[in-house]
Amino acid sequence: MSSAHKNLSIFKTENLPDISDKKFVILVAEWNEDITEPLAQGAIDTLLAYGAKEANVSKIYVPGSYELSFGAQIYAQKEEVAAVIAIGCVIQGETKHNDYINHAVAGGLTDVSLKYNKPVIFGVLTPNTHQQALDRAGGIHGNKGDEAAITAIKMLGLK
Ligand SMILES: Nc1c(NC[C@H](O)[C@H](O)[C@H](O)CO)[nH]c(=O)[nH]c1=O
Ligand SMILES: CC(=O)[C@@H](O)COP(=O)(O)O
Repeated sequence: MSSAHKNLSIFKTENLPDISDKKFVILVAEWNEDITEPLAQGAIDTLLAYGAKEANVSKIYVPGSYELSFGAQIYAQKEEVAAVIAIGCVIQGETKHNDYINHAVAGGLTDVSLKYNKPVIFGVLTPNTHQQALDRAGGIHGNKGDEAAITAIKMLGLK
């Protein structure tokens, strides 16, 4: 099912865990900041809406989405961090550069999550166009940041 048929900001919220004492790190790629900022804000707003304390939600910038994996490793290894949410937007250009970034980040974030046994959420948009990104950063298809945050909460409940 593509995002075109699923609003990223509509999800089931039954049986969510108490996250009032959980610390979250939101890693935000600076590239395409007109997209990543609303994604990050959506993630923060969702965490707060479901019980996280503002003082327990940290927003950390990295240069680009490729750096999200190393940024995740830095923070995921901290015992006090419950989950890391990686926010980015990699827009297809004229070359295959976006493919290399996307595959590297998806694999890198997964590796970090498994290595440190905690949720590291892939909140990275990989659109073909800027409009597709806008549509998924608070537009007609909702906000991928909302989805990433609720995913982090649900995965903490799984643990
Ligand atoms: N083109 C995009 C990039 N490119 C930069 C890379 O992420 C990385 O910072 C660089 O290759 C140096 O390691 N990053 C994005 O997040 N989005 C893009 O569209
Ligand atoms: C994903 C990117 O790095 C991209 O913006 C670069 O564009 P191009 O493939 O045209 O060099």
